[in-house]
Amino acid sequence: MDDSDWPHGAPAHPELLRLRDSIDNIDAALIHLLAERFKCTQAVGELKAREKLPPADPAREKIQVERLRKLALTAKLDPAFAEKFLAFIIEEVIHHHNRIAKSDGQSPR
Ligand SMILES: O=C(O)C(=O)C[C@]1(C(=O)O)C=C[C@@H](O)C=C1
Repeated sequence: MDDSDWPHGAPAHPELLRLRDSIDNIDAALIHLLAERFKCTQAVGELKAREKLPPADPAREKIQVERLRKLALTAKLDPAFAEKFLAFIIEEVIHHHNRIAKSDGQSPR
């Protein structure tokens, strides 16, 4: 069986629909949480640009990784995944910090 067996999607199983409702709510929460996090890091980027501080702080990142790996273990989440997820977000934040530092240190909006 492959995707061509269900060109309009697989028939809806009630349990699958219920679980997908929760997945959609969780995905929405993640988006809102990420948006709030990026609002904070935007302000951090502006502060760092103003104060001529370096965009990345590897010592702070090390503390964050250790903390999140412990939290992941407690939550029965793969700590390697938690670390990769944090690294993915921080990479984007540093990209934003660099962009702010190259501008006048204010929000691009
Ligand atoms: O805390 C900082 O200094 C930040 O710039 C924020 C942040 C983060 O996204 O958590 C991003 C880059 C740094 O390397 C460390 C942490």
